[in-house]
Amino acid sequence: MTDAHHPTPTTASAPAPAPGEGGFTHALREGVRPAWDRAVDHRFVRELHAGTIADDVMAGYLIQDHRFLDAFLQLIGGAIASADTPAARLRFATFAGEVAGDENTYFLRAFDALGVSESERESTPDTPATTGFLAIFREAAETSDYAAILAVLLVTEWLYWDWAQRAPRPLPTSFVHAEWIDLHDNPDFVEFVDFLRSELDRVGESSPQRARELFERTVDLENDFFDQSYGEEQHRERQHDEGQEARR
Ligand SMILES: Cc1ncc(CN)c(N)n1
Repeated sequence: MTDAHHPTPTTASAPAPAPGEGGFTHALREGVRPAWDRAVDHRFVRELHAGTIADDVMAGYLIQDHRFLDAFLQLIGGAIASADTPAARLRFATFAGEVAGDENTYFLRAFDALGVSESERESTPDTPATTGFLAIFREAAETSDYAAILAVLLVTEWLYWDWAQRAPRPLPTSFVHAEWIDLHDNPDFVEFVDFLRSELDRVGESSPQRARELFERTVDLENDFFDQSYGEEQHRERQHDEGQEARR
């Protein structure tokens, strides 16, 4: 409601400058440069860009990634609740709709194309990286600290944009590969990453220690997640072989 007693809140101060060198988020990324570079040049990324990634690896990766939805929405919910401006709250609400919409339908179509059944999805255990991500999303959300929540959210989106924007064009022919790249490198997503950076540049100094620590741990989890997608491939192959063995 807006009236004389409840004026529409406005942004705290002058608009934040465009994110760039010298800001809080730039320093955060420079602080984890080796781990960041390892993630954006990971074997998973290179094979995805080339369209050569094994179906088993992609399937295992997507099974794990789809597990994020609930905890990730909690993290975005934390951002909505803790943001200090109505404009930011609105932006996160829009993002929540995108994650629950376009991204979720991509997963279901990809599972169909890769022949991943619902029972396989359900019987596949979480990898340690997935467990770690679910925990850090909830941990950050529970802090109710806008800067801490932004730090985790920024890694998951900025790092993904960074590898996606390196993809050579044209994109791979399989929609499973091309859409996963495009979901993380399109004008709306780029604008969202810029928004996250501007927000954390603006509020990061309020709890720099906690934000930095969460940022670093999330980058490590991104590497673990890619690494363990290849472990998952071995796990699925093992299950497949054991199934065949049992039928003999
Ligand atoms: C592991 C991981 N990190 C980031 C994103 C991009 N939201 C993702 N889908 N999965």
